[in-house]
Amino acid sequence: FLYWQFEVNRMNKVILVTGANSGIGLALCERLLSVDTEGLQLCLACRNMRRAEAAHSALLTSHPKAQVALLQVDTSSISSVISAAQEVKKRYDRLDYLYLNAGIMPNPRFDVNAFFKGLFSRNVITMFATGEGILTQQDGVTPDGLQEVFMTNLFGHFLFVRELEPMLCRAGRTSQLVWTSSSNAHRSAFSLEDIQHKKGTQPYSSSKYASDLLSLTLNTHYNKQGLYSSVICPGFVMTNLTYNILPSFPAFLWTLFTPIFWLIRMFTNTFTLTPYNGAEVLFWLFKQKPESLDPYAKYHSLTSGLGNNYTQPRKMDIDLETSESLYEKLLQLEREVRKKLKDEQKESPP
Ligand SMILES: NC(=O)C1=CN([C@@H]2O[C@H](COP(=O)(O)OP(=O)(O)OC[C@H]3O[C@@H](n4cnc5c(N)ncnc54)[C@H](OP(=O)(O)O)[C@@H]3O)[C@@H](O)[C@H]2O)C=CC1
Ligand SMILES: CC(C)CCC[C@@H](C)[C@H]1CC[C@H]2C3=C(CC[C@]12C)[C@@]1(C)CCC(=O)[C@@H](C)[C@@H]1CC3
Repeated sequence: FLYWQFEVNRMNKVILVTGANSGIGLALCERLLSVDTEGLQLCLACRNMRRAEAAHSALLTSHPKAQVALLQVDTSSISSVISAAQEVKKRYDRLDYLYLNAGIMPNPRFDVNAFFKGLFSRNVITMFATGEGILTQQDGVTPDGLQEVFMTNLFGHFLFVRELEPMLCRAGRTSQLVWTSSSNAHRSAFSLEDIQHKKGTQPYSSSKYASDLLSLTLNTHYNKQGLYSSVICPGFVMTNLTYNILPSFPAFLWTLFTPIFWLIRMFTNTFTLTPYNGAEVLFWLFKQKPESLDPYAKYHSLTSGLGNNYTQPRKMDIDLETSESLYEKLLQLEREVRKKLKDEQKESPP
């Protein structure tokens, strides 16, 4: 029996989700377990372990036979990402899906004037679909000396992928990376001269645009080794991230706006609103053959006016040359941070 159990575990697909303790990440886990309770090994990679344990027990309450494990990772910390990856290598002998979902939008500033101007302009639908022109953020610097949004949303995940490369690139098997990007990702917010977005006021948009570029270049470098990457947008979803946009509005006030949001949904299907709907595309990608996906497309979760969920690919405003240049810069930064880490370890060995 033990041998059989061991064989089953070895065969079961391993799915790791970052930022799985709440919102869209947690909804994805719930949806995956609803279709296959015993055949998957889920790993919830979370920063806040108290919330992670609550998520873990919620999942096990609805799916008592599920195999759900927790992993501590703070994607804004280089050492945390590296030790988390080492732990993954110790625990599993395969990694089939890596959902790079953790993300932040710190200290958002909602421009009320721009919002009301936008309401009466012809760009109103775009404004509601992308949040473009009405949101800025104030970024911070991590103890490693990197920009916080860049590190959390992009570079921490990049290092994680690089560390897990041997597990993800296996002969005769495919693995999938899925980046939770956003329709807020915009070329104008990103600069190759300032990939961390030290100077601007739209670090969120910049980091998400960078993930769109990075996904493309990862496909060109890794497809031959069986690793595929895609980017998604979950639509506008009411989660902790969005509640934080209007901090003076408690969560219940947002829910009072739900009828208005349903009305807006008649005009833009990007108002998915619930984490369950937002996770639609993440769940859909799980069922696709990675070879059939378009590396230039962002896959969107959409909800129709009548409340039906579906997935749609939309071409991204990206080009291979810029994505290759970003990749080179990320590799260079990776070399620098690894060297710094080594030097620090030499100075004070563990
Ligand atoms: N909500 C929306 O409308 C949209 C969201 N997105 C993206 O969806 C993703 C999920 O966000 P959403 O579910 O909305 O919001 P939540 O705030 O509910 O989820 C964010 C998750 O990321 C985790 N996280 C944040 N910082 C770190 C870190 N340093 N290390 C590890 N985990 C971290 C949070 O964990 P912790 O509990 O530790 O804070 C949490 O689990 C994000 O990437 C976001 O940008 C994209 C488009 C629209
Ligand atoms: C309370 C009011 C009646 C209306 C609130 C308006 C705005 C706060 C929202 C309208 C469109 C929203 C939106 C986002 C945040 C909140 C809004 C600006 C995002 C920028 C959140 C993060 C993302 O990644 C985008 C895809 C969202 C796009 C829409």
